[in-house]
Amino acid sequence: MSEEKKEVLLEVKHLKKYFDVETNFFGKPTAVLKAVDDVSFKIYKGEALGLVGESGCGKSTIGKMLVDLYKPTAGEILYDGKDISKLSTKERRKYCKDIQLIFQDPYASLNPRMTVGDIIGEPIRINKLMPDDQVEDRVTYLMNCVGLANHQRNRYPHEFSGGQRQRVGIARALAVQPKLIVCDEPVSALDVSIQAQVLNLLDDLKEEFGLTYLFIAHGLNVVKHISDRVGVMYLGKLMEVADKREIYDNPLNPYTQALLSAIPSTDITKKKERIILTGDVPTPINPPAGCRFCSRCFKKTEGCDTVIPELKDNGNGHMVACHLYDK
Ligand SMILES: Nc1ncnc2c1ncn2[C@@H]1O[C@H](COP(=O)(O)OP(=O)(O)OP(=O)(O)O)[C@@H](O)[C@H]1O
Repeated sequence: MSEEKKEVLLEVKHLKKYFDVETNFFGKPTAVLKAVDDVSFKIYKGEALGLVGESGCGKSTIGKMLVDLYKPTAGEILYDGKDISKLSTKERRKYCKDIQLIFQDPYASLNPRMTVGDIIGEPIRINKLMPDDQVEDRVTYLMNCVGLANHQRNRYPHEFSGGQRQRVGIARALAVQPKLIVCDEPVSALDVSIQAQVLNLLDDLKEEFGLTYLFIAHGLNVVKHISDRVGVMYLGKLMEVADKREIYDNPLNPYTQALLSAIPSTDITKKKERIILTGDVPTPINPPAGCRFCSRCFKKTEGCDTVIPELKDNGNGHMVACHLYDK
């Protein structure tokens, strides 16, 4: 599908989230943590956009702004073309129903005093999506969709395994018939063997319910199967966004190249060179000038440590922020 034919569901423009982490006696900020710093991207209807990057680079903060848990410091989030900060109360209610979040820790996100049947049915009742006497049947249907048996509905979250709890969280998100689901590291707390099952389930549900995903993860290996496009973040900034095949076969940004080199290969005939990044990730509190990755970059070029590179289209919608591709 060409870029023009794809329908934009959600667009983020110059999004920023700064936290005042230190204030002086007069309440004036003396240290600002730039968790998300001027990030722009689009999410198209029916796609899964993977968002990856090291811990603390701002992935979850973006997710939280999308589901309205954090107010942006600056920038816009456009849903169906409308700025969400300007929605009426009725429109906001619809937005909050349309955009759901699946959490990293399936245990902490489920009320331990409620049965899973009630946990899944509650958002249907609160949003008055159907008459009360039909809710039980809908819960049965949703439990079935995520691979849980109906007889488990009267059990409590602690009676389930991690993978099953994540299935409950997924059913709860599906209960309100969302359009977009922000999956915030939904498998990182699970055993490797269970991770694949949950990823496959999410993939199947995407097709079945016509869902769109923003899929947040640490590493490129987790999002490889599920994503249509991938965005790579470093220290609050997007470094590269492209179709999955472009990212994995033709990574442009040295940071993406380093992340890819860290994925173990199953092909013993191919010798893979591991790129070891030197130095620590700089602090997002008053971060360094320039491209931010420059202090660790093995292809550092002129202007890297003074000028912030813009995210530019390098052809075919392959966006990259790097001085190596400045034209
Ligand atoms: N409420 C907050 N107050 C102050 N700082 C915050 C707050 N929330 C997040 N941060 C900081 O913002 C930065 C980005 O955090 P965020 O959780 O978005 O990163 P992440 O990429 O999702 O990391 P992880 O993969 O470890 O979850 C971090 O330095 C974090 O400490």
